Amino acid sequence: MKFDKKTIFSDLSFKLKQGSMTALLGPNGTGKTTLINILMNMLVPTSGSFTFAKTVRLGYVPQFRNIDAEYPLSIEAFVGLNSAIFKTKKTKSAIKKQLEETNLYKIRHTRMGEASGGQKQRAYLAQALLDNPNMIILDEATASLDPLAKDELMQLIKHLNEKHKITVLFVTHDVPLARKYMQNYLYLNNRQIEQGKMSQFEEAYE
Ligand SMILES: Nc1ncnc2c1ncn2[C@@H]1O[C@H](COP(=O)(O)OP(=O)(O)OP(=O)(O)O)[C@@H](O)[C@H]1O
Repeated sequence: MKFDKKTIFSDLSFKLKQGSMTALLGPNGTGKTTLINILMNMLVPTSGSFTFAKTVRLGYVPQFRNIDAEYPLSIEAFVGLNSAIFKTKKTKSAIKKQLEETNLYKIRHTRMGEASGGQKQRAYLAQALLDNPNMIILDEATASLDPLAKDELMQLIKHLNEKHKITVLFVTHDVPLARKYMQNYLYLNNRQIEQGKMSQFEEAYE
């Protein structure tokens, strides 16, 4: 990938297995978000290509921080934001299921602006899950959370992987957290990518 004449990365080659949990690690500015944007078809790479198996249904979970205190929608309305305005019974029950799954059902009427960071982040996750993905990409989803909220989110992601076989690609700077919850890593540095088992990840940038 190049921006003007600046090469962000080149000759990247990797495979993600169905049902795997992978941390995408790397120092600031090495192109993690750029790579995710390419995978999400939001950016066209300068050269090269990639494919997802035909069965892959991709979901994306952004960071919660762009929700400010004035944000008017309830958690429930936010989760259903991408579905039709007049909700069918089926959609309503799917929203309820995801609110329960993400431990938000009891506080579904809380305004998003008033929700905690962890709750907002889980609402983003519930919103992505509503489309029934079998792979999710999370972009620094734990970055602004306190340790408890981080663990709660990670437990949930682990559960989604174990129970629903959802493939996970998790962008993070938090190596200890990745060690605790992810099986594999992709490490983007010096324009190259390295892939391996999380338990064997050793890098100076920690
Ligand atoms: N649209 C763009 N035009 C020009 N340069 C860009 C564009 N998008 C990103 N870049 C540059 O590409 C490089 C990689 O940025 P990117 O945001 O992908 O890194 P990152 O690894 O996600 O960083 P961080 O960990 O800080 O989030 C940076 O030098 C950035 O300035």
